[in-house]
Amino acid sequence: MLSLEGLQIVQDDFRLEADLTLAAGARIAVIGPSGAGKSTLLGAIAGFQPAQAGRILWHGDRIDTLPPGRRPLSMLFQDQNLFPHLTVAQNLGLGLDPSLRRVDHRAVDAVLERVGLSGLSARKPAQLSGGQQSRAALARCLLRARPILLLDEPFAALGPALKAEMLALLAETAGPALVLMVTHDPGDARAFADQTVLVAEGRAEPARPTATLLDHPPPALAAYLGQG
Ligand SMILES: Nc1ncnc2c1ncn2[C@@H]1O[C@H](COP(=O)(O)OP(=O)(O)OP(=O)(O)O)[C@@H](O)[C@H]1O
Repeated sequence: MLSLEGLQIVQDDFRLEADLTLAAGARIAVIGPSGAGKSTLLGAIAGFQPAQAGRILWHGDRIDTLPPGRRPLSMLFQDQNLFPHLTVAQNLGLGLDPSLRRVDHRAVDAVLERVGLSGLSARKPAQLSGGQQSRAALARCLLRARPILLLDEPFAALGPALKAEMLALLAETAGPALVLMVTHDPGDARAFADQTVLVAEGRAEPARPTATLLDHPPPALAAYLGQG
């Protein structure tokens, strides 16, 4: 269980509070107006964004005191963060061992097979299509097998068909991980997440059933969805 207890993040005149609990293995969408703090929330959980107050716990143990690399999570951004000068296999290996000395190549091949990239391990990212790059970036997260997966608009640059394919692949391959996915598309939230965290008006709200939230949006969400 991931618990955010009295979390407060302040950047200049921006302020975000979060008090919520998310179950291990849950699929959670994070939705809300532009600039509301969705990326900030993920950044705080990942440890890239300092919090001014509160605690973050995973199964009761504090993780907000750990550096980002020691937290039990992987994070995937929209720009995929693949290194252009490294092969697909090396990019994946970096997720396991930054020195690339102790990489289990069988595990790399197995995860590439799971995401449909068998045989492409020697290519550089530029030799992959956009969809294949997304698969490689997802594979790197899956290979790390951390229990929390944070995704910040991971597939926003893909067309609708590829995006649907990636969401399905994510749902299929994330296994027991708790997945938090920032999205601007309510359709993504409905398709992927049975629960949604609304970030609006300075607060990350406790997760609510996605269908209920989107069918009966509070004013801040209704305005953002164009239903205000
Ligand atoms: N380095 C920074 N210093 C000061 N304020 C910042 C900094 N980075 C972001 N902010 C502010 O923090 C607020 C939250 O930004 P954040 O990127 O988390 O929003 P978001 O909900 O993810 O937005 P979007 O949907 O547009 O990506 C915004 O008002 C933004 O201007």
